[in-house]
Amino acid sequence: MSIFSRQNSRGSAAIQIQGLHKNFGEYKVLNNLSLEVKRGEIFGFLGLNGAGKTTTIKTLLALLKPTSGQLYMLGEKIDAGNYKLWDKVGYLEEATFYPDLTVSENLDIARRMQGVSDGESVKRVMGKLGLEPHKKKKAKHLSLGNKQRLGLAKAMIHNPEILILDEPINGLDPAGVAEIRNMLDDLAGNSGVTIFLSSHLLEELSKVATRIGIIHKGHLIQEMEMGKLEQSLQKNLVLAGRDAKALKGVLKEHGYEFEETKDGHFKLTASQAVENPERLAELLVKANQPPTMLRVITEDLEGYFLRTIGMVRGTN
Ligand SMILES: Nc1ncnc2c1ncn2[C@@H]1O[C@H](COP(=O)(O)OP(=O)(O)OP(=O)(O)O)[C@@H](O)[C@H]1O
Repeated sequence: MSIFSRQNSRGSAAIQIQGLHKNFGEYKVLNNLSLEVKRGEIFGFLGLNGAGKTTTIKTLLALLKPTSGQLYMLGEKIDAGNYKLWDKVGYLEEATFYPDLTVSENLDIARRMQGVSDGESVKRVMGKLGLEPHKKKKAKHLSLGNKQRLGLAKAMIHNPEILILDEPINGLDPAGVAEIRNMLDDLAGNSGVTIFLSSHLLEELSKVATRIGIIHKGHLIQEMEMGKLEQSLQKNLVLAGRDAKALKGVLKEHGYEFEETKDGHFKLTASQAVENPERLAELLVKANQPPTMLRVITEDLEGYFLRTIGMVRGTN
């Protein structure tokens, strides 16, 4: 399919999962999982270790048979006998390679295994991933980031329409993450490639994905456009004073609900407090209880993720 026709089909579904269940014996790993990814989207699949991300991906790739449910990629039903899809899908699980062969030798093997006759594809993919300067290096001598790039290059050697990446940014430094982001943006934005990537870190996914889906205990519990994430983060007003008992009295008197934190601070979540911290400060000063500390704190992304799945940081 040409790039032009790929872009024309943007907006239609590239991946559809409907009511997917997967049991391993008695153990239910996927529980009525449904999701849809549009063509040209960069979809971040977020979940704790063991949430069921890899099982979902392997079922999508027909490497595992679903217990029940339907899966489609590019409108075609996934089943064990459908090998046609392999031409259109690239998959990176772990960056594996022949350690004693060079970067270009590794890619040439990947090219032949995918049945790509165009020898230029190795050069093209090396250029795209910044591997050109390392082409003569043995794979075992690459840095972690470049090993990851080599894995991605292998997954992309046949110019797939869908790229499925299981934890692709694990272990990359911020510059490496930024590079991968630019590359994925380019692939999705300019070539209409659909990207499905998994991670257990929202912070990392937020840097690359255009939409996220949160999987917990085998169930999709939330989907969100990345642009809406910021406004979903919870804000708290945290304050402290010299006389905790008196301060508490002032808060109660004026109808502010609060929680006392372990370190003796007061945490207020109501918008009345969070959006007008100056009013509360004024009130405390007037009551002769000036705060020694008063701050509005926005939860971080991992805090948001843990709250969404009903967990508190540091617990299991
Ligand atoms: N072949 C199998 N037989 C039995 N249990 C399995 C099998 N494969 C996976 N599991 C279990 O299913 C659960 C989900 O595993 P999965 O690998 O899909 O999680 P994940 O979200 O990808 O986690 P991680 O981030 O650790 O890779 C885990 O508890 C795992 O132990």
